Amino acid sequence: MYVTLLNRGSAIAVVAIFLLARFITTPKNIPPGPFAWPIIGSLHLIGPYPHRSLAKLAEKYGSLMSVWFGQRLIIFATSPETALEFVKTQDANFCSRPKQQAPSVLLPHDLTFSDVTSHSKLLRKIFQQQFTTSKKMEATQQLRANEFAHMLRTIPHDTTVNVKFHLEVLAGNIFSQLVMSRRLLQPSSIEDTTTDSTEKLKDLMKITADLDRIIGTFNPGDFIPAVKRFDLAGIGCKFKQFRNRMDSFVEKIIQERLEERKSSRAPKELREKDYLDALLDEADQQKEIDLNVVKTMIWEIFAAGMETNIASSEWAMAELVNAPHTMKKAQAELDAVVGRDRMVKESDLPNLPYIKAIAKESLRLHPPVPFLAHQCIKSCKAFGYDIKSGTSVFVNVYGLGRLESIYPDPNTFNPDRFLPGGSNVGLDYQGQNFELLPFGSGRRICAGMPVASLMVQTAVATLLHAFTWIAPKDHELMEGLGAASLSKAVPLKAHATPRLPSHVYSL
Ligand code: HEM
Repeated sequence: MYVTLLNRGSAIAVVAIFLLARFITTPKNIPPGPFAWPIIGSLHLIGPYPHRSLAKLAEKYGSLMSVWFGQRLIIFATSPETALEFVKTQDANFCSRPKQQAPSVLLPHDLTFSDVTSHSKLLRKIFQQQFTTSKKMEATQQLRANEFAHMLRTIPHDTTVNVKFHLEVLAGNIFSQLVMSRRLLQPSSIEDTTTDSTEKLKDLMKITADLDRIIGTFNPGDFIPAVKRFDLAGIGCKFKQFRNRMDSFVEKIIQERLEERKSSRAPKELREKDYLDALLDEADQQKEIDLNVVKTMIWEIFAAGMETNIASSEWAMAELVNAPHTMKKAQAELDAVVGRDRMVKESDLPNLPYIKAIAKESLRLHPPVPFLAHQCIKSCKAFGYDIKSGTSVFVNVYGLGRLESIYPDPNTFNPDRFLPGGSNVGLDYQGQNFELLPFGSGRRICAGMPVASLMVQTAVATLLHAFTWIAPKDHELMEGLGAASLSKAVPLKAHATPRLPSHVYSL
């Protein structure tokens, strides 16, 4: 009994010391937030869906809230005003990224997780020149059109279709061509799982999905320094093994390209200059980029671009199969603008406001990146509070999209809210309206937004124009757990009934 009492006494003393130490070291003038326990902080309040738990906590503590994740203080912004402060007004001081173990091992010196430096500015410049300038978007338009046509050719008719699979093939083939001029899946090999290209696509998809999962998995070492120091779960080692797997996939491709570049045939004569060429040109010229950076940057495109893109189109389709009336409205618009004798083209998009409204509404309800993760560079004041350098500031994009004060009936899928006569007419997702930030805003705005926006709208328009989709009875809209991108827990499967003449499907 004495021993038990002694143990209890020691435990109380330890907690008291921790609380005292926390009281002394905690910055005083910070936004309100839940009580923080020693070591774990308020982690026990964060459920399996952190974006939801934190949106709920913000209802109690306010749109500027301090939450201790273990020993790391994170300030959450969950209103247009607070978001604006960090990603526009004080953007220059909050454009750094919180440090995390997984990306620092898996994607070292990349664009997404690095601070803004001359290195990251150079990477962003190369990225934009290869992906998003209007010249490049025009030059790659046919490539994307071919892949949309391929998607239509390969979706089976009058049967239940795994919609996510077709969106994956679409994104995989488009990005693999933009990055390395390789189409990883040949049209004939769609059902043939033995061909080399199919295996490669599967590998690429698997590594990309695993990368998204690893980066999105809660890692205690990111929040409790002692756990990281001792690496008890061997996480650091697992990350290194995974990086080796990523390396061996791209090294062969880079090697072949280096040999091609050494040979007498100039790449230009063989094909358009792609992202890999652009990175290697840069690596040839100066020391800032070496082959390790080239490898990282290739994976970064897949990590940042694939899952987000696939998830966005899949969520839109998943909401639409639950809303047949909305699907019919979209199809009526498509019939009026495109007709029924050809497939949708990217150039139709400016004339398809209802499709754009569907994309906005889907990204409002299901932002694939639910938080904008930023970090303070220099101690400053915001809304009268003291924010120390190194403090993480997260904008809860998911929470913003569900604010009843901005979006009446916020949990209902209603694209009409963005159209004339609707409650949110005029709001767009390009970083100027702080009510709707699926791509972020300011210096760290999604570098791929123009291509992503175009691809999501064209994918949804193409699928709706070509088929009427009916959901199975057990269809639900649950979010998956433990991944960086917010995807559906169960891939969308729906019955596809063709609605166009047969020749359109064989173009
Ligand atoms: C619908 C699809 C997509 C969504 C919703 C999305 C969303 C985002 C968001 C929210 C950020 C962080 C912004 C911030 O911190 O303020 C981001 C960053 C980024 N995205 Fe996207 N993204 C999408 C597709 C893509 C695609 C297709 C690519 C590449 C081809 C891409 C490349 C990047 C890069 C490189 C960054 C890092 C930019 C930086 O930190 O400076 N994204 N994206």
